Amino acid sequence: MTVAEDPVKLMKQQVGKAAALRVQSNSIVGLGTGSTTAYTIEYLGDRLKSGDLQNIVGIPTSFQAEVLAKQYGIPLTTLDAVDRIDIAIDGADEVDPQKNLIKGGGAAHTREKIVDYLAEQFIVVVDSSKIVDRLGSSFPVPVEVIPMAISPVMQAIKKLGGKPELRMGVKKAGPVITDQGNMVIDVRFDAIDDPANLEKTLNNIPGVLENGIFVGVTDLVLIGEVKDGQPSVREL
Ligand SMILES: O=C[C@H](O)[C@H](O)[C@H](O)COP(=O)(O)O
Repeated sequence: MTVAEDPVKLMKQQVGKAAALRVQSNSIVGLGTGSTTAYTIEYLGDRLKSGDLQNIVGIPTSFQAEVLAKQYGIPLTTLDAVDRIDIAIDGADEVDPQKNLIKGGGAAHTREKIVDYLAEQFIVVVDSSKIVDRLGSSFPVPVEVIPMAISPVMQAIKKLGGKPELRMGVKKAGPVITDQGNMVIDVRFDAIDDPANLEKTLNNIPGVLENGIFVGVTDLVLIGEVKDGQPSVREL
């Protein structure tokens, strides 16, 4: 594949691979969700197969990550069976200059937040289109909600100045159902001036399980970009 054919796919591949190369043997690895970390999981599998990497065990952040890890031969474990996570690699929908994130474009942010926050090192992999000056500029905040609380949570979010929309399935009639059996409300805000405060405020609404704002947890962002017609990876 060339830059001209599919630049975004190429950026995701490059950055997914760059993150996989940072994983060391004998580590417990949080496996993120989405189209970018899918490449990380694939390359981790390649490294295991070639013998370049040995004795890693993955903790998936979603059913998708679990399926991919099994497909690429990465042994899996659960949080009950480990006392630490050495490194987690995950995607994001937006990244601000302080490395705060909006996640949950794939409705996986609840499990992602649990795994990513536990990791000693948390690396985010994105293509350059995800970099924003202020969170919420292009992507709504995903909020996972227990189904019986959808209406009151929508009302509470409107009172906060947000514009909530129930996320609907694609190639499936009705709302998206998360890996936990809940629903997702995508919320647009005119401006998110204080992401840490908004994260807490949303989570305090009864019926909300978790929202997709991640504050102060990212150690490193790897950004895939195309420079002078060549794919490259930049660090933030
Ligand atoms: O729920 C999904 C996750 O937060 C993803 O990591 C995020 O949506 C980025 O996904 P992608 O790499 O496909 O853009």
